[in-house]
Amino acid sequence: MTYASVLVDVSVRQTDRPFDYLIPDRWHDAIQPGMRVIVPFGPRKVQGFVLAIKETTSLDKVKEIEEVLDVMPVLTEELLLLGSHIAQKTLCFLISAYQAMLPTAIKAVYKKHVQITSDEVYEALPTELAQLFSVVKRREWTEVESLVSKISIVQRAIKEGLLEIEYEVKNKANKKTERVVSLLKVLDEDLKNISSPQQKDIIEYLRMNGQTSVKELKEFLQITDSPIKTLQKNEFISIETIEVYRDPYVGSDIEKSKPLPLVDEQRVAYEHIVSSFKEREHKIHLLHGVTGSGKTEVYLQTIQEVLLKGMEAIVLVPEISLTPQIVGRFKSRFGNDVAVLHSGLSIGEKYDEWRKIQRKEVKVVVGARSAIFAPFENLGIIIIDEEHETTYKQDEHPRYHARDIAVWRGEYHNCPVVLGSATPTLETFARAQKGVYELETMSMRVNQGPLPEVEVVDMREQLRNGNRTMFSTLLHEKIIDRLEKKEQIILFLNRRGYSSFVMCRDCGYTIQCPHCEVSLTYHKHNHSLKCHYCGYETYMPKQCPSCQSDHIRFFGTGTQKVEEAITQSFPEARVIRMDNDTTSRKGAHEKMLKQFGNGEADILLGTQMIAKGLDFPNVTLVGVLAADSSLHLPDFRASERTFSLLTQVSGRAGRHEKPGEVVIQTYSPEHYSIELAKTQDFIAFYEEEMKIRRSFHYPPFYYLVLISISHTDLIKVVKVSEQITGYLRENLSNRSIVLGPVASPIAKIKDQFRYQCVIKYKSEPALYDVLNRIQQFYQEETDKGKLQITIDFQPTMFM
Ligand SMILES: Nc1ncnc2c1ncn2[C@@H]1O[C@H](COP(=O)(O)OP(=O)(O)OP(=O)(O)O)[C@@H](O)[C@H]1O
Ligand SMILES: [Zn+2]
Ligand SMILES: [Zn+2]
Repeated sequence: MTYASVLVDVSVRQTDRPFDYLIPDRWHDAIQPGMRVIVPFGPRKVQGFVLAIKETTSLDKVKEIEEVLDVMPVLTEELLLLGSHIAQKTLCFLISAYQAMLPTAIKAVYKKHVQITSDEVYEALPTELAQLFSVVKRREWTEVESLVSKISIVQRAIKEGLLEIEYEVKNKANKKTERVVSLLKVLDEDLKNISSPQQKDIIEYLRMNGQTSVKELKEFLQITDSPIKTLQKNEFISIETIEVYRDPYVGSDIEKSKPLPLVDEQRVAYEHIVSSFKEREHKIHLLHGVTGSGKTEVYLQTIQEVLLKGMEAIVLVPEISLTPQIVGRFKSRFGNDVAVLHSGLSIGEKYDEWRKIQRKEVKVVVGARSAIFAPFENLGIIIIDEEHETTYKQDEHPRYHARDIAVWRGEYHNCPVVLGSATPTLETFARAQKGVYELETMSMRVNQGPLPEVEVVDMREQLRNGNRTMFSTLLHEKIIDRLEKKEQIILFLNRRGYSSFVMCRDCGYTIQCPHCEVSLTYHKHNHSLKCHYCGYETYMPKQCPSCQSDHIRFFGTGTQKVEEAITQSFPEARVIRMDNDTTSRKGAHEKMLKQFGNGEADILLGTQMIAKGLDFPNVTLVGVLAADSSLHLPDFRASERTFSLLTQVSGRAGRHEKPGEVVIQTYSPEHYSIELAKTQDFIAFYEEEMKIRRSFHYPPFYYLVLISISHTDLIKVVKVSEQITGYLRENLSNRSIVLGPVASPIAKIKDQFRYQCVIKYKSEPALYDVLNRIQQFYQEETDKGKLQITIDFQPTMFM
């Protein structure tokens, strides 16, 4: 008898361990770790992952595996190991870790077919299979399963390449339009109040996959229209009809590109990385290169080496659908060896890409965060571009950081990891300075050109001089100049997080919520100020509370208003506006960038989404309209993010022959993150910021853990938070600092009160033990779902 230990797909702590099941005779030898099965669990039948095969069990009564979902494992041995590492390090359920590694589509049950790969292999098939496929070349899996004597025979034939499995993924590409569902803001707390499991499934699904067509939702979740309608009525989702685009890269013939002769700094970095690869050393290289220094070319050529040795590469880029230019560069170098994984693809398309990796049809994957789980088995390099991006951290269960996963996998495969950025995180740069990471510096632009000239304009002064428009005199002049010369302009509106906040134009004072320490948002219709997070509301003051000036205005103008202002000031300019509104359609980004690249517009106006990765030769002027708005975030990383953002945007100018200029407009010109952005001097910024981090005990000097507690009963929340902090203080070493409990910045959301505490530590051997005990202590209550305790290691947000 053989048994399989199966991890069932039920997310409560009690079941988060494997249970033994009997393997039916026919599946003997065929079931392997990493396959999914259906097993009876209590009164239900649930999905589960096979973790191990064993000859004995300590149980008296063992139930039998009911159904096997995969013919070949979907999780490799490595990924199975990695899953338990993630569960341990982020304190999540093991099952959630495994689920995070797989494309959603795989959870749907597809019809599978088995077919012979070609007529030539026919001779090589074992008799039993030869008979089965002699006339019919392609059969349904269920049929094959019932006809063969042993499943392992089929498996072997698949491994030898004689047979192949084909999944029937329906293709919806021919349709012209479809109705799509988008998730509006739904908080964990809202989920608690939704009792219908179908509605919960829908939300969960949209969270994982982004915008999805109604049809796909219904198909994959096996639901009717009714739960979708209810969610729409309650404003948790929105439904709209959109045009359907296929994979934007299909059909658009991409020209093949050749490796460029590297410049000196590129060559040095390249040689270091390639040598770690050849020596099979797990080194972490920080490629610190100014914007336009040719980091991407270094990635491309190191990957080339890896491919020559028959090995594989993972490249992570932030929010890939936003930088089609980058994808294009990989596709044109490596052609069909590249799979692309990003949120802009439909569920079916994502699945197709994932299958290419699984079947070893591609050698390179370029993708967003979750591409770090690409099931390659022969990895030669992992590259994380723009390593400072916060989107590499998943802010939901399991709260992993792609950088940590990359390091783990690099160690497993004995291969180098490359972190690239013009503005690395302080954590990363500090490690490089200490020699934990190898530092590769590229301080020069490839074109030998200087970094763009940056000028900072004090907007308070503009006002004093009577200029009330959005454009300073300097920026205005330069825009006119470029329009005359037929050169292009990028205008960047920094508005991370806030649509419109109120600020005094004389002294720079901003009005904040007394409870949350975030800027209040101006609401035009009733002339009020409101807190986004806690709902606090007040009147818009007539005078600045700080300096009594009348020039207190709502600020952070939307892109639409800027567009109007451009039309007024520069009537002849052709403008492309890129923001969440204009780019929500699939394929819209690509289209707009292409138009701009073709010179069909003079000005590209946009938000964060145009800050990165763009490379247009004719852009010689970049204007930043509200440089300070990201400084007002309640986060110790606000300065770092502002500096990094300004550096990235500035880097879009003058990347080729023509020199570039940047104008930064701000109300806080004296702030060091803005002052240093002028020279794009990362090292100076790093040193300045490190002083602050040191004196306030922030990373990289300390590690952080954020524990959030929520419940509908305030007294309960306070009590549990106090218990937890008390327990932490008693059981952690006295070198660790425990802050709180305090109400979270978002103190209460939809009747759920929220409290939080923070642990700052340098080295704390007891940490995991203590946190585990806390989780176990409240397990019964948290399993019921009323009390929520989330533990976030190295958090990127403190809301
Ligand atoms: N060795 C080289 N010779 C000639 N041109 C090069 C070379 N390396 C890169 N380039 C070109 O220089 C430009 C900038 O390079 P690239 O985009 O790789 O820089 P980057 O450091 O990744 O930029 P950023 O971080 O600002 O997006 C690109 O147009 C690229 O094709
Ligand atoms: Zn508030
Ligand atoms: Zn004032």
